[in-house]
Amino acid sequence: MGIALGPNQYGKAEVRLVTVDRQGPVHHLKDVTVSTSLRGGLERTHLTGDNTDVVATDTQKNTVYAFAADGVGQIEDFALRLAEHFTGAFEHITGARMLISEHGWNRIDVDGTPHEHAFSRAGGEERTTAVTVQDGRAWVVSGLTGLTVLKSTGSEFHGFPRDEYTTLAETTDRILATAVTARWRYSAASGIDWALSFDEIRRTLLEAFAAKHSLSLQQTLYAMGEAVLEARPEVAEIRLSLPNKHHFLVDLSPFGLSNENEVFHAADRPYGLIEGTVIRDDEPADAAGLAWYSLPEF
Ligand SMILES: O=c1[nH]c(=O)c2[nH]c(=O)[nH]c2[nH]1
Repeated sequence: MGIALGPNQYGKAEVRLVTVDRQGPVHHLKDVTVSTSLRGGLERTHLTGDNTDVVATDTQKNTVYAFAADGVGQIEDFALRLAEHFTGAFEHITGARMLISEHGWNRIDVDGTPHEHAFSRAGGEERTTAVTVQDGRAWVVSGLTGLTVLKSTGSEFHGFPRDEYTTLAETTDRILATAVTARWRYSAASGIDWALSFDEIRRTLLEAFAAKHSLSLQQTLYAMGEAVLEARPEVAEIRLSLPNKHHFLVDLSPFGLSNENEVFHAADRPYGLIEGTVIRDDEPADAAGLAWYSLPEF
């Protein structure tokens, strides 16, 4: 029986990078976390310890910082620059995956005026991208996480099967809340205004969530994905992961009080987790080259 080295990749995970653009009195912050991962002819180091082909992860980290000296710009552009550098500069490196999360910051208002160099972290939300370059092709999968939204009405849930384990009451008026994770695959890796596309997709997701009278979070998920594909031709496919952040009506009757859908217990766990893909029917479910790096399945 033979033993062989299978697929492998390596890189520096979670390089924390902050840049300050201080060209004028108004500073601009960029705060990202970059994970690099390289693939290629790396048999020698695994099998014999010969590191001739190993671009050290320390070098990868340094490259991230060095490239940032020119500005990070859009995270898709930064990731493409890095991925193309690693695959172009080193003969044995044939594939590169760059994962970047961007951490948002808001200017602090002082007496109603945005401060020139003081910021507060935007709550929990991150913009992401995963860029894959392989065999001369590039794929861009961008997204967001932690976009927390809530509807205080306009949500129902009923008609589900009941068995001996079912206790959930049917409802025609409940709170619907979720923290959106979305990943969308672009149909091209160039010629796209990444910032505009992101802003419009985010706005579309929010509007669809708000507008949809929901009979289930699953229905809302589909409506959000459908709205993005209708509005944004550059998006081939979108995957959504929506935790159902349950808000349970508190029984106030022991205290002699009624509760007219006003007082809820916001439970953190367990939570329903609703996940799904919305895709154009003329798109392959997954481009072949993405097999290694494939779109997160949630
Ligand atoms: O929108 C919902 N979808 C479900 O599948 C589900 N299951 C559940 O208990 N509550 C809900 N809500």
